[in-house]
Amino acid sequence: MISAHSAAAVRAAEEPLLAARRPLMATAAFALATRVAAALRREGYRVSGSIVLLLVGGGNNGGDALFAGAHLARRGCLVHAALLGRAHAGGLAAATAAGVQVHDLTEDDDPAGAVLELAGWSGVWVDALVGIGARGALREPLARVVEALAEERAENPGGAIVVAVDVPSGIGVDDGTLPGPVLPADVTVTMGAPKPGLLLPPAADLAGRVEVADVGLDALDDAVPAVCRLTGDDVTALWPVPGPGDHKYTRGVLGLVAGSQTYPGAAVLAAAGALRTGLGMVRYLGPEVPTALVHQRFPEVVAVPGRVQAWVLGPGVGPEPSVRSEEVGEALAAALAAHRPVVLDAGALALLGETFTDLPATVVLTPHAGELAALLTARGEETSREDVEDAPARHARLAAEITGATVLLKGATTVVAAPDGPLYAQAEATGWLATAGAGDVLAGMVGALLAGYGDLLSGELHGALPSDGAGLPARLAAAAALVHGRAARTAAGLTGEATAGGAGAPVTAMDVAAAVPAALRALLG
Ligand SMILES: NC(=O)C1=CN([C@@H]2O[C@H](COP(=O)(O)OP(=O)(O)OC[C@H]3O[C@@H](n4cnc5c(N)ncnc54)[C@H](OP(=O)(O)O)[C@@H]3O)[C@@H](O)[C@H]2O)[C@@H](O)CC1
Ligand SMILES: Nc1ncnc2c1ncn2[C@@H]1O[C@H](COP(=O)(O)OP(=O)(O)O)[C@@H](O)[C@H]1O
Ligand SMILES: [K+]
Repeated sequence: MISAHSAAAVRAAEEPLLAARRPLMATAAFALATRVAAALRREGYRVSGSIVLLLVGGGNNGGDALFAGAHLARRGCLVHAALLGRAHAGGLAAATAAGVQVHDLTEDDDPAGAVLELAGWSGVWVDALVGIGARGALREPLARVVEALAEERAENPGGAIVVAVDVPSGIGVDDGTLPGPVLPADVTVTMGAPKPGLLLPPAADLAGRVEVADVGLDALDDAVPAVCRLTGDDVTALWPVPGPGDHKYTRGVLGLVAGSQTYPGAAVLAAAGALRTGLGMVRYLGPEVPTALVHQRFPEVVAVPGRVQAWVLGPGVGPEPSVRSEEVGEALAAALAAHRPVVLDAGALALLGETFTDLPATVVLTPHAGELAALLTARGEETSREDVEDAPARHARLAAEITGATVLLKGATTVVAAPDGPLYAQAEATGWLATAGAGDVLAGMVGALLAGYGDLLSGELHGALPSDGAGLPARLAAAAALVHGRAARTAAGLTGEATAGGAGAPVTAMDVAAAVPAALRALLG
């Protein structure tokens, strides 16, 4: 698991080490210099003779860069430091002594022009304007400097390598927002532990490759992270694999209320997602047309009511009031009364406006940005789709706090929030996944996982969940998002890893469901 810690948690972890006079900045700077050199070599350049531009702000973030610049100068780089704030005194002395050429632009009439000129002949730009000490959008003149460099980079994408120190300067370190201009990085060398904004959209998209420099912040090992990203190993450990003692009822039965005369296909897609994820049985409850369609594709689906361990309610059920949405409401009331975990998707989310106001965390909502905006607005928090897209983590958490439920907010990076505990941010998908019906498949997948853990999760409602089970619904939802994204990549002809290159090819929602077993085989062995 990749764990990100807030700026405050990192500072708290640093405090005792600084008090004990541990040379944190020296360690951070040495790691930074090493990573800059590695980035140069990866691009086929020699370290010695390369021209490096340090963009130095007035805090310790700039200090890191100045000390790193001294190391690089000693390794034969030609290092320029553009000072845009009152530079770290020790760093400046070390840099000057090592032969770094210092350009004090703090009183310059046109610092953006001066920086652009230096940038023009540099192979690496080290962005050390602000780190975890950033407050809000970059102020002038830093904002103008960053805008000019970002423009230059966009026009000349094969140009300089951009290495951000700790975080790309000016991102919302703790919430992943972009309050103002930010220079996109190729590599972010982050000190001690990743920061939330390096995992959360939209800021995470500007961080490039994130490399963690170990500065010995051991206290973070025991701290609850602010944001987690599950890796394949976490999913392997979580995924229910049947043993010899299992039968279909112990593996989990999922009740599915999905599809309508208008949107019958959603029932098939949600059933496909659930069945491919692996569970004992799907019970489908719906009208004639979707039932016939489901049976045509999946004869194993049982279309009579009976015992279930979890529910998926809402895919393909119109948001407008209808007979079908009444049925969804009744199913939800029954599921809650029986303490069963539930996924509420698409049309079922409209039920949460005035009724069902206080849900348990074993209810997982699966909105996209537009649906989340509508849900929050219905609950008196006037919100637009753009608001959600600008701050997905904040809005997912708000919805979880207001409803009590776990919220899985779909997008290129899928964010999962429970009312408390860490957020999850999964980014394994491909743009090909943005296709109609992919969300129905995901709802079925989340439901199947909840069904697999159904009896344990039902216990949570009675306060009987073992201590390691806290936050389990959020973790399971994140695991489903990871496998959904990897299945999309597999279906698109891309390899399992999100960092792999290649464009791949279009996929349909059914292709994604069909690729889930292959994605799981790669994880479960
Ligand atoms: N502690 C340590 O030993 C270690 C620290 N480490 C490193 O230190 C970094 C944290 O350093 P930090 O606390 O000095 O804050 P930092 O990120 O440099 O920002 C403060 C400066 O930015 C300015 N500024 C703020 N907001 C602004 C805005 N919107 N627009 C414009 N300017 C703005 C602010 O100016 P002010 O607002 O005070 O006028 C001040 O000058 C951390 O990210 C890591 O890289 C590592 O080396 C490990 C050891
Ligand atoms: N740009 C993107 N890159 C990768 N995945 C995306 C992107 N946009 C959306 N997705 C994913 O595609 C799926 C679309 O779901 P959704 O919008 O609910 O579709 P539908 O309602 O038609 O089923 C979600 O899992 C979402 O996370
Ligand atoms: K920075």
